Amino acid sequence: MSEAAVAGSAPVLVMGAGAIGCYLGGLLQAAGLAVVFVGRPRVLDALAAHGLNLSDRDGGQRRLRREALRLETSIPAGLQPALTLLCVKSGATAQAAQALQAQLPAGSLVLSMQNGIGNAQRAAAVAPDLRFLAGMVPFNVAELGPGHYHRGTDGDLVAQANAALLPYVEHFGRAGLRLRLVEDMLAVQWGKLLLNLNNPVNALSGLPLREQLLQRGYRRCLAALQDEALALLHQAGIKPAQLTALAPERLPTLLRLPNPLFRLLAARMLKIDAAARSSMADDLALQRVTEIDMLCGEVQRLAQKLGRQAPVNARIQALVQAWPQRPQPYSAEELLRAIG
Ligand SMILES: NC(=O)C1=CN([C@@H]2O[C@H](COP(=O)(O)OP(=O)(O)OC[C@H]3O[C@@H](n4cnc5c(N)ncnc54)[C@H](OP(=O)(O)O)[C@@H]3O)[C@@H](O)[C@H]2O)C=CC1
Ligand SMILES: CC(C)(CO)C(=O)C(=O)O
Repeated sequence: MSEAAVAGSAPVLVMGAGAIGCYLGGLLQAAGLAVVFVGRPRVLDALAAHGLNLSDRDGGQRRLRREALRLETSIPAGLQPALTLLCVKSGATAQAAQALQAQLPAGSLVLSMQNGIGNAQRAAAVAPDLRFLAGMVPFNVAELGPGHYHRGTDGDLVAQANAALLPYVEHFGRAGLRLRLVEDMLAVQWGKLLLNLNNPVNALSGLPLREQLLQRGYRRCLAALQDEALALLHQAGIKPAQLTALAPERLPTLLRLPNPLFRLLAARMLKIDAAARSSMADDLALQRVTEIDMLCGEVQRLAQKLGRQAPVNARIQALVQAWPQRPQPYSAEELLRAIG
C-alpha cells in the first residue's frame, strides 16, 4: 500500500498523548498514517511549539513539523478512527474510556498500550459498545525535552491476536515497530508486570534505570518482589511469558548476583540509555497519581484470591503512596530494610 493511500484512510487516534502515545503515534504518522493526538495542554502546547521529535537508542531520528500534527484536547465530534491506541496511565483509564464511548461509533477498535493486567477490561466495563484489546509496550520512552521523546530500551510490541489487527502488523512494521500478535495475552501481561515490579524500586531510588539496576541492593529489592509474585503465579497456574533473555523464574537469581557477575550475565538487560527512568519515576517527579495499584496491587489481589498475602509488594506500595509526605530517595539499604 502506498503512503498516500494509507494517509488518506481513517486515522489512528492516540488517546493520551504522553510518552508512549507521542512515540507510537509519531512513528505511525512518519510512516504515512493519519494520526490524531488527544492529550493535555502540557504536552500539546509543547508539540504545537516544537513539533514532535523522536529518537531511539539505535540512532533513529524522526521529526514531524508542528503544522503536520493534529492536536486535540478532546475527541473531535464525528471522528471515526480505524484504530485507537489507549495510552493514558491506568488511573485515567475509566475517564478516557467514557470519553471514547461517548464519541466513537459502536464497534470501534481500541488497543490498550498500558502496563498492568486489567486496563482493557476496566475500559470495556465503562465503554461496552467499543471493542477493547490488550497490548503491551516492552520499551522505555522518556520525554527528553519539550516535544522530544526517546526510546531508551528495545523490544517488540505485543497485542492480543485478533483479525482486525492484522493490517496493523504491516503498518507498525513500516513505522519501525515490530508488533507480535499472541493468543495468551494474560501470560504476556504477567511477564511484563514482573519486570514492572522494578518501577517502584526505580522510582524510590531516584536514579536512572541503568544506574539503579547496577546496584545490587536495589536488585535484591526487585528480586524479593518478583519471588513473591512468582510463587503466587505458580500456585494460580499462570505461566508468565518470557520477555527477556532469561525465563521469568530465573530472574531473581540473576538479580541477586554480585555486581561483576551481574554486569557480565545481564549484558542484554543492561542495554538501557543513561537517561531512561521508569514511568513511575516520571509520576513521582510530576506529583501525579502512580500506577502502583495496577502493579503491586495486582500481586496482592492475586494473593487474596489464593487465600495468601503479598507483604513485600504491600510494603513497597505503601512507600510509594507515602512518597508525597517523604519525597526523598531511598538508598538501597534503606529500601531493603523498609520492604523487609
Ligand atoms: N513511559 C514508558 O516508558 C512506558 C509506559 N508504559 C505504559 O504506558 C501507559 C502510558 O504511559 P506514559 O506514556 O508514560 O504516560 P504519560 O503520563 O506520559 O502520558 C499519558 C498522557 O495522557 C494524558 N491524559 C490522561 N487522561 C487523558 C484524557 N482523558 N484525555 C487526554 N489525555 C489524557 C495525561 O495527562 P495528565 O498527566 O495530565 O493526566 C498524560 O499527558 C502507562 O500504562 C504506562 O505504564 C509502558 C511501557 C513503557
Ligand atoms: C519499559 C519499562 C519496563 C521500564 O521503563 C516500563 O514499562 C515502565 O517504565 O513503565
